[in-house]
Amino acid sequence: MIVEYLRYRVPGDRRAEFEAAYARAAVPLAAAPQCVDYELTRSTDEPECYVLRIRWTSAEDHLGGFRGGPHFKEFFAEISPYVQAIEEMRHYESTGVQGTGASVPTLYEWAGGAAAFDRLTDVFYAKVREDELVGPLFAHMDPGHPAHVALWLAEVFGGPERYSTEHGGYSHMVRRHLGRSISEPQRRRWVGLLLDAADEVGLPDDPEFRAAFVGYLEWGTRIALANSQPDATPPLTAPMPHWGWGVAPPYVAPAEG
Ligand code: HEM
Repeated sequence: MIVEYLRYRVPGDRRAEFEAAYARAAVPLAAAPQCVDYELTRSTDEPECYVLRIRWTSAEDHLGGFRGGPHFKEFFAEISPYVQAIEEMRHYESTGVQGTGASVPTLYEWAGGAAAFDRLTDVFYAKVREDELVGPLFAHMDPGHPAHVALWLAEVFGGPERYSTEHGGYSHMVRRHLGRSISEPQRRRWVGLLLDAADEVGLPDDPEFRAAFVGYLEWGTRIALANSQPDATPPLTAPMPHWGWGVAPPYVAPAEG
């Protein structure tokens, strides 16, 4: 992935026409498979100044695939009258210094932090132990297991990195599933019991939180099932997954008035 920045300086009498041209150019741009996303912004301090940010799958895809492809002609026809107004046009790569701010709470915070995940896994594994379908898989479970899985879930949902630093991280978790031959009915029951436990301990039940929570459980349990099959040879090291809100962050009603 590469980011292209184009800086324009467009005189006041051409601004409306410039923005309209870009709105039209955005149609072929959005249709190009090399384009990840784009945004045209206008300076609030100097409204003549615009920055267009386009993320491309790669610089080669931009310069070769897009410029040589079927969408470029239509795109360029719209914006070519403004080529003289370009002050900068460069590709940039990430330095790795990046992140998100705290404007949206993490799923971990929204759920209620470490205590909420501890309550969840305590209740969950009490159910698991009693369950005729999944119980036998956990017959020799370490007494610390519920607390460990609470730390895992907390970390995945944006909490402290304690499973990674104190309990062996991703590779330990993967190894614990190897050879367990988890069946699809057992996977489903595991998810069902965890959702029952979530209700019982009062995890937030707003649609956005539950959609994200279930999304992770579906993803994670399907991987656990695949990794547990007798012939599975999953990678034993991989980055810790981090789960966010996806397309539906918590809804905040606009202030009245
Ligand atoms: C999102 C899905 C899942 C997550 C996040 C998860 C997480 C974990 C973690 C972190 C461990 C290691 C705990 C430790 O460090 O002590 C573990 C072990 C284990 N998991 Fe999972 N797991 C998932 C799905 C499943 C499913 C679907 C099953 C079976 C139905 C399962 C069965 C087991 C078993 C049997 C162990 C070993 C228990 C023991 O210590 O004897 N897991 N899991």
